[in-house]
Amino acid sequence: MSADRSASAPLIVFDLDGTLIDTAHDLVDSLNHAVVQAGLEPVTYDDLTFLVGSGAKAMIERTFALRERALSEEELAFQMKEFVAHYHAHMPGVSRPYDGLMDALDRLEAEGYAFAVCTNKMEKLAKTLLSELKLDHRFKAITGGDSFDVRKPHAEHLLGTIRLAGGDPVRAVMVGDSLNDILAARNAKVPVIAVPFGYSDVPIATLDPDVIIQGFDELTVTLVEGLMAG
Ligand SMILES: O=C(O)COP(=O)(O)O
Ligand SMILES: [Mg+2]
Repeated sequence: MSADRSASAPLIVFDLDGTLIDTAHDLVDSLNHAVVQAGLEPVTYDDLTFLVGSGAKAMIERTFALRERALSEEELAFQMKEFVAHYHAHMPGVSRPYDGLMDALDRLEAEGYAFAVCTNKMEKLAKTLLSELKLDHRFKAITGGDSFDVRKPHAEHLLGTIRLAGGDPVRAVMVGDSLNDILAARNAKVPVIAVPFGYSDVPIATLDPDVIIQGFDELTVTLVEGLMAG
């Protein structure tokens, strides 16, 4: 590891859905549990890349828009309650960490790295899922779309997560799978690594991340050190 230039450990901040954990099947399941109660046709995995990324409320709103159905405030409140209760009750479902993640965390931790999660999922859902998967203790901070007044793509969601984790933005990188992650990092002036296996509705290269890794075996100290500003 290179010489310490700051008191804080270097920090890698991960997005959750589509980056750390493959949650697609369970998200689709719980979303459909809710929306079929309003008579909507169930969504499929292929729809998910359009629906996910800005939290549960946006996912429900986008599903109704996709089906060209109006959504009242009252129905939205009901849909949220049904989705969240179903999703929470069935955790971890079939959601699992992507290949190579555990090895990468072990390797980087041994080199003095710390980790955090910055997701637009509700904080409670993110924490429960990571705890069910016995991963929560690996992260110095886990923040969700409702943890601050703003959420990704706003810089403050990422910067607030870095602060909570005891990190320093000049010794931090973001790892994500979609537009909101790349924009949040850009807005916070933090380098960003993208993964192509998540839920972006456009090819990740078109979003111009600093680096694309094909898998977590490519998330190395050399790569991260080369990207960090400080
Ligand atoms: O749940 C969502 O809509 C997005 O979650 P993510 O920020 O972890 O990708
Ligand atoms: Mg994501």
